Amino acid sequence: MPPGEDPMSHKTLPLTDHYDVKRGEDGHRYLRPLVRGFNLTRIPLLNKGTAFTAEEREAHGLDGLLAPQVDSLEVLIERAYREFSKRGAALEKHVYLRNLQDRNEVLFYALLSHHVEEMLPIVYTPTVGDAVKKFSQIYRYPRGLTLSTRTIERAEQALANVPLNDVRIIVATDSSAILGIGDQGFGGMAISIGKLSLYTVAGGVGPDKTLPVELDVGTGRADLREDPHYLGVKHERLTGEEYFAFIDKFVEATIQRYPKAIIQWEDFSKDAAFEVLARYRKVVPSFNDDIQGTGAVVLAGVLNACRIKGEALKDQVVVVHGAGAGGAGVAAAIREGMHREGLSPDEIARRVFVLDSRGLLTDDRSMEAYKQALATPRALVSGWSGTDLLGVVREAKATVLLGLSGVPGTFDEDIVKAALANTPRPLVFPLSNPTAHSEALPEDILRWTDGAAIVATGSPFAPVEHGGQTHEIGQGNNAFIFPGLGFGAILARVREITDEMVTEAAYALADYTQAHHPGRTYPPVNELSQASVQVAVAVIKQAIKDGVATEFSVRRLSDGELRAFVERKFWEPKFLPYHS
Ligand SMILES: NC(=O)c1ccc[n+]([C@@H]2O[C@H](COP(=O)([O-])OP(=O)(O)OC[C@H]3O[C@@H](n4cnc5c(N)ncnc54)[C@H](O)[C@@H]3O)[C@@H](O)[C@H]2O)c1
Ligand SMILES: O=C(O)C[C@H](O)C(=O)O
Ligand SMILES: [Mn+2]
Repeated sequence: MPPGEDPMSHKTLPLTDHYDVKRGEDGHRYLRPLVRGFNLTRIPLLNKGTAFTAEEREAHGLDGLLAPQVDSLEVLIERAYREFSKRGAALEKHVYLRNLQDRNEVLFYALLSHHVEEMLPIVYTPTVGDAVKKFSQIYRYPRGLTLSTRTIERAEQALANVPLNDVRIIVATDSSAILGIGDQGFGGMAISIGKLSLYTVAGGVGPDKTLPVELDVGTGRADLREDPHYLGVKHERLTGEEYFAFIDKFVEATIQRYPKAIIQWEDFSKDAAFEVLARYRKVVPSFNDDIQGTGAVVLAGVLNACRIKGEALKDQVVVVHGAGAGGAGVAAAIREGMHREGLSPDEIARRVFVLDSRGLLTDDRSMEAYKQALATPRALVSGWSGTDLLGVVREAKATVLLGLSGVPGTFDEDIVKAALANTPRPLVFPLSNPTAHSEALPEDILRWTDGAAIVATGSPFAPVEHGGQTHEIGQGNNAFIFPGLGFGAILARVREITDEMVTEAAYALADYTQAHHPGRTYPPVNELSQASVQVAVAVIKQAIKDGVATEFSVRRLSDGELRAFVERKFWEPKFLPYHS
């Protein structure tokens, strides 16, 4: 039977429609291509460019098609880096890298892993925000799966058309709340692609096991619908039953085609995020990155900052500004952290305050269901002078400010100085992305507090010099959680991703940072993959404890063996030799 013909007999299918990976008698892994000649140069996961060896060129119909020189991967990396460096604007660099990814995927990942610190802000936040906005203009080749109202009725066929046969991780967005830039229609595909690049470079998942998905249910943006160059479907967003019928079809078809896959829900607006997570998390192993990944990464950073201050989390008074997917996830994670340090629900209520665009969430206000659990009892604030941000920081004696509002500049001088009045070293984390949406600039925060604040941001910022000291700015971005969380979940073949697995990911990240960079809130981003390995190990251990790990072999492993197992499974960007 030709490859890909029988969707039911999963094990008999090759890894992709274009190649399989086999282990030779010598124990090494080989690529077994299923296409020949020119086609080999057109499939990004197969193409080696001028690194095809003389033997491969002869055996696979490439003689006469390639430049005579046979290069090593290292030379290709140098050449690509030189080209990358010639590009000026960040978006141009992004387009260069995306084109490289669509031309030669191993080279793309090899280049990226050599230059993580420089290139992460290009393939991911903040530049990915521009790529989302301009997606219709920079669109070149298809990548991943697009389901729209035009194709959703044929979702199974659409999935059958994807040339990958063993997808393990899917990042799916409906583009309703991309970063802090809102509804972006079809453009949100760029986020799914960017997140999955991190899964490979930082989370060890082979690119042939990743699938970006755009769920194009329409857009609420009239300007996009009226733009002749906009590539998405041009109607209002589906809502209510129609919306969920669409997502149901996606989930059902995905489970059929990829029974081993995990879904990461990304950038769903608060109006759908909580419901989507609750509806599917027991149907397909899945998590919401903005709620859960963000909660975990912020908990980890706050725990580390407390250690730096020589205090405990339970001593802090935390204000979460923004009550969407991110803010709600962060508030829940901080509460869980305080609970673990022994505080009662009543004590926690006096220490965690959440605000949305109308001010403090109090239990006498009418609000969305998910916000009710985060609301402060009205009686607790009855004597307060105000319940806007400044009022809450002053009256609650806030020591920690966490910004997840998407509104730039909301942590102004008055607010930050009000926090400084409550504690010698306030934690000020403007976490909104991309850069232009940050609640404050690190240099301003450090100036206003004369270097006393402990600062971390969602987007990358350069170190700040203040008072003869260099302050590294930790990047409190869920990129430190989701690759390890997903990788661990894949390796343990989990039935479900539990809240405890996510919380353990947070503590693992905090421990990693504490062990390797005791003075920092987060590790430097060039250690993303090492941190992710530690996160993955903790996630697998918790999955076993929770009884959701179906991969039997991991249950027998000691901590050291588990770590070695995770490291062994970590995909590395190398050209595998071809085998006929
Ligand atoms: N650093 C990270 O890892 C990370 C992760 C997730 C989200 N975020 C950032 O958080 C921001 C919000 O994202 P989301 O996914 O929660 O979006 P969302 O659409 O679910 O929620 C946005 C929320 O912001 C709040 N808000 C809006 N205007 C406000 C105002 N003037 N004052 C106070 N609150 C206001 C509202 O409560 C709203 O619910 C974005 O900028 C996003 O980039 C950062
Ligand atoms: O994408 C990011 O950089 C983090 C986060 O998921 C966000 O939505 O801002
Ligand atoms: Mn997000």
